[in-house]
Amino acid sequence: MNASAVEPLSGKSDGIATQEIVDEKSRSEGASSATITDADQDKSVIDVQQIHVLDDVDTVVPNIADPATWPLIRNSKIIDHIIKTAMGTKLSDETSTSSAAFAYKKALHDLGIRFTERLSNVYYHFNFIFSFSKIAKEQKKNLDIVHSFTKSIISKRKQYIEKYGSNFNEDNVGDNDDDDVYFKSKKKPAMLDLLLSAQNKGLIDNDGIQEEVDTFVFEGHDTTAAALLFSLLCLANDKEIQTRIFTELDEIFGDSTRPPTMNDLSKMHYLDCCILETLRLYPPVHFIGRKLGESVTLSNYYVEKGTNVLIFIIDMHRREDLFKDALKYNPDRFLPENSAGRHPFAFIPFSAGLRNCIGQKFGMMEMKTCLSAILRRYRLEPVTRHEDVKFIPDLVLRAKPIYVKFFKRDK
Ligand code: HEM
Repeated sequence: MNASAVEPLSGKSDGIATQEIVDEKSRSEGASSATITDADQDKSVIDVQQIHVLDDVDTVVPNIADPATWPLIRNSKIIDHIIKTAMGTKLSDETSTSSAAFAYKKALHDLGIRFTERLSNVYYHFNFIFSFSKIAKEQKKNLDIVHSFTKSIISKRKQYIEKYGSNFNEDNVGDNDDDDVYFKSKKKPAMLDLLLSAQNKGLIDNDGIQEEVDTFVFEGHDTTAAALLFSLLCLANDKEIQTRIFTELDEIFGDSTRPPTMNDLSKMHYLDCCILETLRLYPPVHFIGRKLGESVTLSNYYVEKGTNVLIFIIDMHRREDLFKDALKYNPDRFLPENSAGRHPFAFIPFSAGLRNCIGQKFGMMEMKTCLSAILRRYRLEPVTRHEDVKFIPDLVLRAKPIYVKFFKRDK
């Protein structure tokens, strides 16, 4: 693990406007390993899973004939967002396939796959038997990679604070939606600063901080990246819906290529509906588990206190009795007039109750930022259709390659 893979941010956050041009020619796992067959005939086709998020769509004009120049949507970019904003730390070599972020991503991916393998083998539910398995060895190796990545984030931020002091002070805490504060003053403390400050007061120990950082970095990137991927699929497959988004974005930005402000994001009402509808059909966290704190009766079943139950969000979101024409992608469902009367727990992509998603608002902002950046410049056309999507068992919803065509928009 290369500890120098992460660098503290010098209080400067480029926040939601973070997009950079990267020539992926030599280092993209995507372009070089994309298994494009039929679709390969048309070089504007991009496998949106091989791409990650969002190298500068402003200026990148990919040479359509050369896949190596396609604008890659880098998943590690999404990690970069969460590490910058929540941890106040910057990945210095996040675009390299040999980077710590890449190793982290791969380890997480393997952990997810192995976890579902363990889940589906009843013998492996017993820790003792599992501990002798090959999967257990791999799990340990991957957990070490994941932990050393997040450890290095924490230690870099500590070093930075020792050297330059913290951005943290009580006055900076709290909600402040003012764009100026977010973009210009750079005074907002990172979440990690709050944790480190709590540690100084004896409120949390090292392990506690490590757990929080692990959860945030994991929950804060893979979910959003999956949601973006499926959003591109849904939008590519619906020309009319794209046109409505174009109208909304053009009203907000006109011909300007400026980055979005918080205020702009709050005006993207229809894009909001489109993202919610994607999260309904393709919830990145497609199931959650709970241990029952008390006995309950579910339909005709009596379930004992202490039982572990799984809630399959994806199945619930596709129930015809809850959503008419459930398999149809229809963002209008989420217009206020159509949402009235819906059961509060019929739609739970961010879970519900005490342990629901703490990063929901951040995630929605991030997705609107990325999707609006794409759709201000590109029109999408489908290659993969909804009915072609083949899911892969994992903790986060994943699928076999999904291809989308990108065309420069003429306004
Ligand atoms: C599309 C994006 C996202 C989706 C669909 C999503 C979904 C979820 C879900 C379903 C849970 C609850 C898991 C459970 O009940 O067992 C959860 C928890 C959590 N999420 Fe998200 N999430 C997203 C983005 C984010 C982001 C961007 C962050 C960080 C900024 C984040 C941080 C967390 C954390 C820390 C938890 C654990 C909360 C707790 O256990 O108390 N999530 N997320």
